[in-house]
Amino acid sequence: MGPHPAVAAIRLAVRRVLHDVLTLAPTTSSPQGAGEPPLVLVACSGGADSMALASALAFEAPRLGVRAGGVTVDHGLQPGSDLRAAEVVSRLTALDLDPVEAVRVDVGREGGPEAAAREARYAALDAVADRHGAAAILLGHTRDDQAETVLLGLARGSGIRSLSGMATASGAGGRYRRPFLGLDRQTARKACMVQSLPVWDDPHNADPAYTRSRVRHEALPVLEKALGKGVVEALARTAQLSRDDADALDSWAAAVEPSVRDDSGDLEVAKLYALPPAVRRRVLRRAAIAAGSPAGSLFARHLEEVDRLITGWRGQGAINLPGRVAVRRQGGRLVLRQG
Ligand SMILES: Nc1ncnc2c1ncn2[C@@H]1O[C@H](COP(=O)(O)OP(=O)(O)OP(=O)(O)O)[C@@H](O)[C@H]1O
Repeated sequence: MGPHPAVAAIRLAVRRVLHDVLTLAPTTSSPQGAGEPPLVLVACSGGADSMALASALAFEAPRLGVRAGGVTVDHGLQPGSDLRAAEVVSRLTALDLDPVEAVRVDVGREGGPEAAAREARYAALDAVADRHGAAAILLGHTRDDQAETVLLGLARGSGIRSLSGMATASGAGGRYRRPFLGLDRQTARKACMVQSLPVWDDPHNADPAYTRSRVRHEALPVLEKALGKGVVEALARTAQLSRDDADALDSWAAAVEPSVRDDSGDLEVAKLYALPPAVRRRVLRRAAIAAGSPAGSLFARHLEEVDRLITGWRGQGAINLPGRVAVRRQGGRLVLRQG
């Protein structure tokens, strides 16, 4: 008898990603373990999604000649979090993953509690991956997480890039992989249950103080009730379609940007005016970043205001963007300067 369908599904999802990793990096090229088979790490919170992921990695990796390890991040936000991290380490070790480690991080405050924890977590995961020369780090985000991300993006009102949710591969060189993005959370839970894997439910996931938790426990159930069960799948599909559209528009903008600049690098208003708004705003965004605006602080409302220098010109003064970048219209030119 084969494995339970849920177990078969999580293994298949991981196998696909491992094949991909092996194609890109058949052996380890970094100094740590050079020439050895690639190392793939699972980022594990101890929750059901990432425990299912760890079990599937532990099963598939040796069959494909891949080394498999695990890492858990202790955010230090709750009393006893160090004990829990140690428990996760022993659960990952019991799955025969090696190396396995817990990393303690200090979570700052910038951008709110969720963003600060995420920032600290990814920095720690990057450091562990670098230290071990890992080819990939697997994350347990599911289709349900993707649907939540799309809904959060929709509510921000900042365009299709934020509707495109999480990528299957992201980070430096695409090192972060999300094998479960096409699987529902229920499948991961079920896979843990039938394999008798102990899982830990993060109280933050149910804490209504967190926006994502409210989306998960309040907003999505209401949407499902009103629109039907398929809404999660539809939101996840929206992510993929939006990502493709956003990628296409980004490359369009990258291709036309040089042609709207004059000899001194300023932007020509007439040429910008002729572009479709979606492309024009992307060109403006690229120009702002090139002038020194940090990408993460540049929002849709900033670009709309700059856009009005082109489409709603009534002699406005300079527009100030994050990173002390000022944009002014001078004659038929937009001039961006940091100062
Ligand atoms: N403390 C942590 N240590 C290591 N990896 C983590 C940690 N927290 C989250 N991750 C990784 O990020 C993914 C998404 O985490 P998040 O908390 O957003 O989702 P989740 O649905 O609660 O996942 P899980 O059920 O695995 O906890 C996890 O599946 C895991 O791969």
